[in-house]
Amino acid sequence: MASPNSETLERYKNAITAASSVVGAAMLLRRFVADVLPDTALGALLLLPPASARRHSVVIEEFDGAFYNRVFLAAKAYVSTLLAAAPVPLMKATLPRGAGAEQITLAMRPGTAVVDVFDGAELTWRLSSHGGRRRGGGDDAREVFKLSFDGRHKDMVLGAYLPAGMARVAALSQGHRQAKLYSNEWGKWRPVRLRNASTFATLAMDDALRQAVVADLDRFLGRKEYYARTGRAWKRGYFIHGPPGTGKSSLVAAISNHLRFDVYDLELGSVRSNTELRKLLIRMKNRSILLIEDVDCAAVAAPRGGAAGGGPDYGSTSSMNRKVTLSGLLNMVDGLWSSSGHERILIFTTTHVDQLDRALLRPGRMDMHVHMGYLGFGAFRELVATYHGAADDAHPLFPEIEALLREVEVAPAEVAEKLLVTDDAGAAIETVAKLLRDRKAGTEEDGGGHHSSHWVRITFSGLVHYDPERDRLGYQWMSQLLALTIYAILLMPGFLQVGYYYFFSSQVRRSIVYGEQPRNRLDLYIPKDISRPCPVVAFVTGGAWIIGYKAWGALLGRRLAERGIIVACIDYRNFPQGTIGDMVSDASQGISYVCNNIASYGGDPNRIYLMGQSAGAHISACALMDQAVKESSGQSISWSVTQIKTYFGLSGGYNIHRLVDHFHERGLNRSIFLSIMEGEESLSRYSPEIVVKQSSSQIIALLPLIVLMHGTEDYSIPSSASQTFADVLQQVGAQAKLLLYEGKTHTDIFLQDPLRGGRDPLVEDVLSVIYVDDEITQEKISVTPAPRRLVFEWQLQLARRISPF
Ligand SMILES: Nc1ncnc2c1ncn2[C@@H]1O[C@H](COP(=O)(O)OP(=O)(O)OP(=O)(O)O)[C@@H](O)[C@H]1O
Repeated sequence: MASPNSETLERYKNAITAASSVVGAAMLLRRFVADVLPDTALGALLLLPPASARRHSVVIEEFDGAFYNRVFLAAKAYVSTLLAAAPVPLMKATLPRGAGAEQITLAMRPGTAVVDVFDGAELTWRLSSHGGRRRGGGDDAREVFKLSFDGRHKDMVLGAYLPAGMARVAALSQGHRQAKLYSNEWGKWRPVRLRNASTFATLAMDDALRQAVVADLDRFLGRKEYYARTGRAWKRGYFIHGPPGTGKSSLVAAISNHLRFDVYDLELGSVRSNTELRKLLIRMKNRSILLIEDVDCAAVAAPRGGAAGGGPDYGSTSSMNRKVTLSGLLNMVDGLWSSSGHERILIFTTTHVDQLDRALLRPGRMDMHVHMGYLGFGAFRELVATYHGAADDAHPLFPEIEALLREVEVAPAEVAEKLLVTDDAGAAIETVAKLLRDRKAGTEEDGGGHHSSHWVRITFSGLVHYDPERDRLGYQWMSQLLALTIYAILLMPGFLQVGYYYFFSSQVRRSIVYGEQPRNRLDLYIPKDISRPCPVVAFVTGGAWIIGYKAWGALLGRRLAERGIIVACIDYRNFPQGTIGDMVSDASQGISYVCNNIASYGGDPNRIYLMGQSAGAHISACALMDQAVKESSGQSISWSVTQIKTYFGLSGGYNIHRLVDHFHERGLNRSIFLSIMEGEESLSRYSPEIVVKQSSSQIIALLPLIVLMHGTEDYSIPSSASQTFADVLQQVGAQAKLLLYEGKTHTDIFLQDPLRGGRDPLVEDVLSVIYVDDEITQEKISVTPAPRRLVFEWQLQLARRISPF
């Protein structure tokens, strides 16, 4: 007999078996129905509404695992665009951090819904919230969007509605986003307010070139897969070159505005070390542009043993002898960007392709080279259209302008300036035609003074322009002015004695007129004994091209006159009265006066030496090279380079390209310095080092012995400037000698040493050159009592420390 327990078990088994049979049968039936009967027939059989007519939903959760669900974010952004016009009773308003009030966005509250209509279909977005505040603090609330719609529209929703919504959100976010401009300051990226609104539509350039650049940019953006597959850094390099004012910076802005990429404008001169550079590069966001303008002038300090090569480093003292080339920078960029970051663009711009490290121009280094040239007629028409609306094809001046543009070189910036002058298109076009005619005839409004006034204008407009460094430079100027005042007070006893000599000594002949310009004057320091014709030094004083004055040569004039040498201190126009061209022309005229008239003052016209200090060394070297070029080409000249026995350059700079950043760092604003030098395009012309490199052997053969003298602790113009110039001179076969004064600063060799009295190394070296063949005079000088001290040692020491030079 079965026990009650076994009965129960039996009943349980039977139930399970029956249930399994029912389930199995149901499954079989389902399978059969599904296989044999179509969906609609089944629905009809069961009296259900057709599947397509039922409500379907897509659930979009806020998080996908630990990460934000990008579809949710897009949905949220999309829904917010529906809210303003929707009858939703409760909404919340949000403002993205740092955005302006115009960017207030509306958002749904959980538990509310909004209806959208697309292609005649109604779609409901409902927001709900799950989870909430956790006990131990924190919040795990998660929001969910449910998009529901009639099942008949399923294909349309998935195939058209959702993609269109996503695209709209992407377009909106791009549209809202203002590309930012950053510049580096003290090792950090700082946003800059100044923005260039240029776009490819407003940029006048060759149409084929414009299309090529845009296509290249778009291809770059769409090649994520390609870069990932090939393992290359997702970056692209553009090298933009062309004369000033042709739109290089505007092209960068157009690229940035096209891609909506931020621009990081890297000022290499302000980068203090390789580590700082690396940090700056790492801190750039994705989808951004690294811009290095004027790469021909760029130099940056790097740690000892860092990337090698490159031009001399004119950075701070602590960075002496530390260099990184642009190729080094490129290597760093390659290394960092291939391991982190993507969608990065690197842009170099320059006006001087010839000044560049060849390695940079090697194919493959920069992906695309873009030349921005002078204005052509097509681009001119575009400019007219930009500034005055669609251009009238039949404007009567167009044929003439088209012909003129084929003959004269004019930068788009110049024409843009003219077009802006008036709202009257006809009058503006007439102004442009006049500019072109004048240029062709060589009779532009400001004639010879064109450069000066043009650059002065730019300088003053540059001064009122927003400049993120202005505060720092302003502070630097103030502190340097204070230092200069204290420096002058400390050395005042010496200056007063020299001043007394200058004004009251019968050995000084002041302000002899040598030309027609206002500052065409020179002072003569004449030795007591002129019974025999004396050697002559034509001296051009320093003063940063701004504060040069002939009297600054009084101490040197006195010292040399005491040793039998006539010194002629040549004054010249300073900035802004004149620019470098005027200064060089004045100096040359002064030298000419000396060469042609010095015999009447007791000088020996066969023993003329040229000397310049600091800016004066630069100006006189330019005058010398200019004259040599003229002389070798057979032009008529008023003095001959061969009349100069030796050129002495004291603490000078001879490659201006390398000094722009250095001076800017030391407080001589770049725009002012460029104005003094008549703009970037003139830097090579006024860099004797470059002129020498480009000179023929006939020109070099004309040059006298060149003696370059420099203190090794000169921070105003580092001694490497003389060193490099000496090297270049020697390489081209000129006679050059470099004399370095260990531990001496910019003013030590010229001011403090002579004020100290006793032996003066610089004067001794000059004398040894001038009297090299004159043993009797050398003998005489050796027994002449050394000059007496003019200032106490403590004052000199203190002045040296405080010196702003
Ligand atoms: N190709 C151009 N199309 C339209 N405007 C231009 C063009 N080139 C210059 N401009 C106008 O001239 C101004 C100065 O041009 P931009 O600074 O871009 O020239 P640049 O070549 O970078 O000059 P620089 O070498 O002196 O820095 C621009 O703000 C713009 O108004």
